[in-house]
Amino acid sequence: MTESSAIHDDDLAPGSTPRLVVRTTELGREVDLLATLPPTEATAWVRRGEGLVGHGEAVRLDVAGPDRFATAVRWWSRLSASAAVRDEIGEPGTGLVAFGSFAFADEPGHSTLIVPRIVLGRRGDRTWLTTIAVEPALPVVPSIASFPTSSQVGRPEGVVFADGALTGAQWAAAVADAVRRIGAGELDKVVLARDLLAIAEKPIDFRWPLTRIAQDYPACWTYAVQGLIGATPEMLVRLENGLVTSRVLAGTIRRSNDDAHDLALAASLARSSKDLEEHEYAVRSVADALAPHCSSVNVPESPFVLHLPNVMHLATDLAGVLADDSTALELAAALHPSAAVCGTPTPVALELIAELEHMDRGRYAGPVGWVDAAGNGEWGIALRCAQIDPEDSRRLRLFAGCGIVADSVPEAELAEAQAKLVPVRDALGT
Ligand SMILES: C=C(O[C@@H]1C=C(C(=O)O)C=C[C@H]1O)C(=O)O
Repeated sequence: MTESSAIHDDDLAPGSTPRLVVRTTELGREVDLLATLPPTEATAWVRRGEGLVGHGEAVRLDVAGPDRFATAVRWWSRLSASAAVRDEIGEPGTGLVAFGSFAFADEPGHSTLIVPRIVLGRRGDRTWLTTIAVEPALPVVPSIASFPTSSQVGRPEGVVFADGALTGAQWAAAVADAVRRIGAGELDKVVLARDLLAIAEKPIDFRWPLTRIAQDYPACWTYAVQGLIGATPEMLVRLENGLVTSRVLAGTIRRSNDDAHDLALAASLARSSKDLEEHEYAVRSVADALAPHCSSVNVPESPFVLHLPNVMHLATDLAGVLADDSTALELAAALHPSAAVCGTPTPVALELIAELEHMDRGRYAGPVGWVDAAGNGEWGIALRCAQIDPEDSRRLRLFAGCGIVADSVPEAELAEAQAKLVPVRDALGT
């Protein structure tokens, strides 16, 4: 039942596309999506109880390298064209869908698109169940009563943390180096990230931190794809029936424990020229990448302040009308890497990241989300996340990064990175 056929780049000859038989039916009852997740082969994209979760794998594409997006786009278009779909709802996210998660960098990189065997979805007050079978197998008819509930999920035990590639002091020195290089005119902005290791006494059931992070960060999109779990506040791109939207974040301040003080901090963030500069680069990069695909892109004149429990961000919501036949996946490919997670100019920032971070970002800071056969979809930037070690589920890697511009202060950036690690640290129960 859970067998999946992993497909590699060289299996993409037209005749090799499997034919999928897909059926979506209305559930007509409420469903707590995350509570249905199985312990393995689970995928999720959920915000405030709405979204999609996937069980098992019908087919999967594994891909790496600079052509990862192009290969995935081709694969998805063939799979969608050949599928036999019966969909009694016909909304974004019903019918055939794939979840995906892409590597930040071209190398070494590992990216994936997964078509689950079963998808449960909720949009507004409509809920549905989609089954996906690979022909000639018969469609699976699951019983929703047999799905597990999160009460069976055990809490992580004895989690300890250790530095990843760099200690805090080494990372602050890398930030200082970046500030010097920006001062010397090599580039305008670079986003530097660091990793932290979390080691538990026993294998971690990803459903514990996932459920906790979804509860604690309701404004974020909670995701799980192949052991990468988190809750991102940043929507790289959403495409729904021709409407394109994006939420760009850049410019951050840590929250205090005092609401009145937080309001003053929010006001100072909205006036901070350093943060406004950092934000402007990120908004520009998204607006420029969307422009060729949209008839118009609406860019608000000034950002608003997004309040999260741990930090506040400068945020801009962009909107446009799709002018070509791009899918959400193609738009995500066009937008990656935005200056919110890479820098300006992009190629110089990419090189500096590779030189100064001393680590592989993996799928952190890459697009994560879903696409359907009509091209609708949502792709966030994989932030505030942890990657569970596929060989040893007691071990996780957490990531956090900060935009560095000419006025950045290394110690302040280190504190900001620590604050961005809080959601996952708390979700691990420490
Ligand atoms: C890179 C991260 O966050 C990004 C960087 C931000 C900043 O530098 O102010 C803010 C939000 C994100 O676009 C992260 O969370 O790891």
